[in-house]
Amino acid sequence: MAPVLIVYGLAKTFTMHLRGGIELPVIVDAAFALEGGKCAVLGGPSGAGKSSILKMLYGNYAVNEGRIEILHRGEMVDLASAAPRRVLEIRRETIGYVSQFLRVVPRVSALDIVAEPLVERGTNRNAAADKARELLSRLNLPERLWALPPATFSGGEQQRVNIARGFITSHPVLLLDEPTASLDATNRAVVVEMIEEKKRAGVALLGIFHDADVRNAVADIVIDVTGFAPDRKAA
Ligand SMILES: Nc1ncnc2c1ncn2[C@@H]1O[C@H](COP(=O)(O)OP(=O)(O)OP(=O)(O)O)[C@@H](O)[C@H]1O
Repeated sequence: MAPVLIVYGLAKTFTMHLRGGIELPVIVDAAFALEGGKCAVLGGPSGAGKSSILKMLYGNYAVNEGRIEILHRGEMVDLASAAPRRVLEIRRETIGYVSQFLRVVPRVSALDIVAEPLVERGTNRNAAADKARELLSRLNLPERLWALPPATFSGGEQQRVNIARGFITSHPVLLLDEPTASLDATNRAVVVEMIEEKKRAGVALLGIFHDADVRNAVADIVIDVTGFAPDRKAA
């Protein structure tokens, strides 16, 4: 199957402006590809640059060098050099992202937070709410919490709202930043099942999973980020 996302020569250096402009190279010459129906996992120790790669792929971090080619509207588009408006369009239609923490919006209920991405994409409010209820119930979020804003929810409850929101759409590429970090075993198993369903639907997934059981259950390939370390040639 042809890749839906191809990364070439990707590099990231952080410039510490408040520290006299010190440069911190983190990733050099990263290259990998993602295929539909497969889950790739970013591996490597803490600080290796796994989150930085996900953030570059979602357009949250600027890219210093290289290309991120993504299949969007039938053609390969370079996300690394795309204009902000184009990046937003790609996020709306092609690439989804489940961040580690929920961005809590005051006064908006958990149900509406989950349904919102579908409503924004033109699904009618009732159908979107039905799908949101289905996901929240699958993720065992107690029904009494659905009408409440998640600001006061526990870490695991907030993470389940975040997962439901990230999985409700049908983006062909889905990035997952430690989606199971605060979950118990039952809910980790639900997320594994949801990832398997995305694969069966042809979605290309790229994730960071610190939990070895989850990683082993979902990974089709492991991309070892230590291979993209700036000092690897000196080692
Ligand atoms: N916004 C930033 N500004 C400066 N340095 C950063 C920034 N984000 C990440 N870094 C640095 O880049 C390196 C890689 O961080 P990153 O979070 O990508 O690693 P990681 O592999 O995801 O780590 P972990 O497994 O601990 O989450 C670290 O040394 C970190 O300090």
